[in-house]
Amino acid sequence: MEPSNLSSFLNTKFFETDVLKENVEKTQYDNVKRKTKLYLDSIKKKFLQDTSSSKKTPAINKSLFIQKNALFIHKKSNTPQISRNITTSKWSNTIDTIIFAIFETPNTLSNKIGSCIVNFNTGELIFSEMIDTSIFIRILHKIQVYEPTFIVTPSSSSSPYYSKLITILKNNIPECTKMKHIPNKTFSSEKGFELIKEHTIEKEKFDSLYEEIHEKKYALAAVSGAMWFIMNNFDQKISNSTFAFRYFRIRFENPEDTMLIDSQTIRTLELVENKNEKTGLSLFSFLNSTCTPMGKRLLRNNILQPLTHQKNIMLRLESAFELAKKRDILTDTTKELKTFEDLDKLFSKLLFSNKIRNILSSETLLGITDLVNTYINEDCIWANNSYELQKQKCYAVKSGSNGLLKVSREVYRNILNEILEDIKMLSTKYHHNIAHGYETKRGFFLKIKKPVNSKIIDLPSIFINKSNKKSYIECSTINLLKANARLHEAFNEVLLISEQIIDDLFDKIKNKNISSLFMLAEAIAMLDMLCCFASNTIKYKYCKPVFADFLYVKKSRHPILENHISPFISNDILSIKGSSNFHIITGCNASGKSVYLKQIALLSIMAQIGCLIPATSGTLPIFKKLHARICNDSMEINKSNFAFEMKEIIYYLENISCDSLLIIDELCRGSDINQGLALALSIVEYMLNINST
Ligand SMILES: Nc1ncnc2c1ncn2[C@@H]1O[C@H](COP(=O)(O)OP(=O)(O)OP(=O)(O)O)[C@@H](O)[C@H]1O
Repeated sequence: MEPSNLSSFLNTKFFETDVLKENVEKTQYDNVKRKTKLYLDSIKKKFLQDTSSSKKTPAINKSLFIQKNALFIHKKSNTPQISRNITTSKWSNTIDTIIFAIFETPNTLSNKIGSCIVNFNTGELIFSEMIDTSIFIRILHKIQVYEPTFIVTPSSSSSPYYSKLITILKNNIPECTKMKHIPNKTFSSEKGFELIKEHTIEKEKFDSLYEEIHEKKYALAAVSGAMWFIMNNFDQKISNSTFAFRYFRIRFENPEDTMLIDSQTIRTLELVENKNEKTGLSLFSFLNSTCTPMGKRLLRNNILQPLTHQKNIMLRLESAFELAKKRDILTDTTKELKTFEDLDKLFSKLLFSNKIRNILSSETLLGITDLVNTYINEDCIWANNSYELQKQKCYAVKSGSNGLLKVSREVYRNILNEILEDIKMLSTKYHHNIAHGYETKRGFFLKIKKPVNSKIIDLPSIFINKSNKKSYIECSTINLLKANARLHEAFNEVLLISEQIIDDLFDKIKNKNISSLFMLAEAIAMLDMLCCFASNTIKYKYCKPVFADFLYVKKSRHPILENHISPFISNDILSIKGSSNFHIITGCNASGKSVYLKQIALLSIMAQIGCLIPATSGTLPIFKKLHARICNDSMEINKSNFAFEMKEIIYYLENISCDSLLIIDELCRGSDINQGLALALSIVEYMLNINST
């Protein structure tokens, strides 16, 4: 779990409570109960024994998020989005696990699939139902978007032999994703329905959700499979944490609501990852100027699944456009998003979205803010340096009437002063320039500067544990080691008491309507993404597109390359259904054909995520599917063979519809010129009949 991630933070304490008692059979319940007891016992034991401060930090990390008027938001840069590590902490009771349950009936002809993603990072449960393509492109796309740690399928998919879906999955998922097959009977739509009803955090919205989901038997079956897997997971590390969850942010994802981009296209267009260099630019890394992990995640998910509802896209576009026009608001908003010190001030300035404003002024949130302010010191901030961080952790919680906390802090302060005095004394006594450093594990250590032009320095025997660095020697003394141990103990004592106070705070917050906190997290993520779009608009001079049933973009540029090539030549793009929805682009080598093709796809994605586009004006259709086969690497031509290309084309032809955008670079290039031309013509004819773009 990333501590800076608001969503992760919120779910940790609030979701834990009793297990899914009513909905599991007796044996399962006993099993879970036994594990809970074991876990709590181990926590208690560890709690008393553990003197390692590094293991105790998460609690106070959380407390540090709770800043004056900032609720629980906290900044941390470059947070990896989805960590695959399985980590537990006694405070979080959660892990970075993403479970992806898939329900299929392999013996039937239809490729109907139900899926359920349970994301313990964010407390989300997202389920969906779809008719997939013959090579299960939709499900692979979902796997790419959510990057699960476990894929759970019914045993009938793997026995007596692997179904087509499982075979495709096995060849396409990363090694770190584990596949698990669980009994068929655990995939029950009735059970899935009950589980959703029980575990939704937004009970009041269940009736409206009912209409949408009650007939989605495959999706509901996947929900029940996922929950069964969570409750019956015998991997101690995982079960320790996950079963403690009780509520989720439940969402039914309709595949129709997002554009389908196949995984090959995601790679080809370098949407989230650069093909050549891991750290190279992708559309995501180029556009990303978000300040929060929630905003960053939202942006990535949106690039992989752009919207298809015009109204929603327009709302975003208008908001980003409005923000870009009101630069002072944008600057202030971004500044606030970065520091998270005064959310009230921040959101009172936002006039463009009533919804966000309503969420943020909700009385529940104000109540929670008051609570937080009662417990947490207002000037407590995050620190990157470990010594500063320890100090912040030490003084994060308001001591109030807790005499014990005051005393422990006094002890801590005294030892700290003693250490600093001691170092000063050593400096004077031994006539050396002695500075000090601090590391969480080591505590304080000495840094003795080497004389200029000398690599050797003769130190008295009082200095131990010497380690030679470039310009100084790191060492310690027996006294310092002892003082470090005492300081460590005193610090742990402060933490222990602070944690109890924070527990109390959590209990009080738990009684409030916590779904508001999730709405807050989502609102901030959206705000962050819109600010990111607005800053890009200003920085790169983007324009707001409109939507119609034809494509006409004036002076369009490639969003990334225009910043690397000077001068970049802009191009107009025109495509009208029935007359010019099919284009053949020819030109000499290196004339920019591939770049132009990519540009069309990238602009469509940008427009459909609500981001303004690099052009002077733009009208675009809303595409529901995007397939691109771009060859921008000469090596690729040699590697690929005709059969492979044809397989891809067959897939495209099977899947395109009138609202698809299809981009093919060098069609039939692997074949002889006459045969290639004949094939290309028939492919083109087929596409024209379908009326795709
Ligand atoms: N609109 C543009 N303005 C300026 N430079 C461009 C533009 N488009 C492409 N280029 C430059 O031209 C180079 C070649 O572009 P691209 O690979 O798209 O050409 P191509 O026509 O597809 O080539 P080939 O026929 O060899 O596949 C790019 O690397 C880029 O540096």
